[in-house]
Amino acid sequence: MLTWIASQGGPLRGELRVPGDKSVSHRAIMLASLAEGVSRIEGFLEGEDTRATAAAFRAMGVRIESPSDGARIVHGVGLRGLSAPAADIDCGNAGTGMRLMAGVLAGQAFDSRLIGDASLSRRPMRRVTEPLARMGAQIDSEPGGLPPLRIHGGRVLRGIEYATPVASAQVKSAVLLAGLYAEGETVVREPHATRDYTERMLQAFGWPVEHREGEARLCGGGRLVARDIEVPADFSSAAFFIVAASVIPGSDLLLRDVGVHPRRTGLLRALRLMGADITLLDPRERQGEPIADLRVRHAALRGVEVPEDVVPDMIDEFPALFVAAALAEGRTRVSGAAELRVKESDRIGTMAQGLKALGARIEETPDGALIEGGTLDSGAVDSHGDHRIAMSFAIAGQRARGEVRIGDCDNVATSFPGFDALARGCGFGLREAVPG
Ligand SMILES: O=C(O)C1=C[C@@H](OP(=O)(O)O)[C@@H](O)[C@H](O)C1
Ligand SMILES: C=C(OP(=O)(O)O)C(=O)O
Repeated sequence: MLTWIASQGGPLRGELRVPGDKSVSHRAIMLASLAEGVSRIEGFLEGEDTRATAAAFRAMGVRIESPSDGARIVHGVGLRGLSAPAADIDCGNAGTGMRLMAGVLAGQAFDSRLIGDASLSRRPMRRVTEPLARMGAQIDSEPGGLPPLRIHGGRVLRGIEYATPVASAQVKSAVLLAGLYAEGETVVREPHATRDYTERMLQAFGWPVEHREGEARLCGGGRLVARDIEVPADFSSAAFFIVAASVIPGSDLLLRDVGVHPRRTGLLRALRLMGADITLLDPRERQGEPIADLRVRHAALRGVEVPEDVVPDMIDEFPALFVAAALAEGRTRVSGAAELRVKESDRIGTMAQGLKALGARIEETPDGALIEGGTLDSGAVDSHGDHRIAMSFAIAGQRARGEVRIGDCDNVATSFPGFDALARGCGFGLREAVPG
């Protein structure tokens, strides 16, 4: 098992580009596979999560070539062209992969079974199986609605109007993808608008989708037409460098080509409330996607009440924000974020445990935490197999008085292969512990 040792490095300097967006990469493989014709994907995330999705579609008969790092050529088979996989489909660590694929597979003529690793096997799936069942799908899960999911093929699906109880792009996307195979119209309404990559990518592949903040609708019975996709750099990966440069004195870092979709960039709002110095340079659009270069300079941060309405827009960024809060002046309150408890780990619990081990004052609440800013000591923490927890404690180590030993870091490769090298390259003190 990989252990990292993080300790104070220099100020963060220079410029870098983080790998491709995970959400966009999953969807690009799925829609290109279901499209008619050949699609080329550039900037594909070479992470374990998104590679698992590509492997799943290969196992269902889609030819996917990897001519070079970050490139995929997908020979789409059309909406009805997938074939039955010979074995279980392993989604690895990816909630996005499993939930979106459940929507696609609910509409197939064949049976399938979705499995995942230990972390994914603890994550709630009823949020997708329940609306899919209302559409006519038959999906068996383990007690508590947990994976594996056995999806029965050959069901006739009908469109539904569905109001999602949680603000979740994964739930919305699963229902919309099943809606491609359904009779009539499928409508999804959300309590708070979430990332709309599925809606916009469907449109880009030629499927009519009506959508606005908080609502999406489409009709079944169309076709997807191949197209090329350029994947922007992942804001959620950039987030670790944004927080790190903000908290490390003397830092001045440029992050290139970052996707700055407003439903992803809640962290910028929260950090700016805390006093961060972040500038969006050369904001532009690439294939309809807003991107920018981000210049981040160190600033003295102060504690804030994180507005609840920003929570869905920074749902994956809380572990990093907790570190910023632990190093800020004054108290930070996070609330309305109970969803964090059902991610790759219970991200409120694992962050509280780790920050306490470094001497921080943090109190958990059912839906968030109260974090008293101050200093961090050396200590040993565990990522609980959660990539975002591991990378967040790598930031903590840059300001700790001594070394922070982070256990169980292999999982970083699910979303951010090469994080450690990129981090060292711009000034992080970070190395692998010698086993034994
Ligand atoms: O749709 C997506 O690609 C994602 C949606 C979010 O999950 P929820 O929809 O469950 O909040 C996010 O946490 C995940 O990393 C990726
Ligand atoms: C929650 C995450 O991803 P997923 O749900 O796809 O496992 C994440 O990457 O932080």
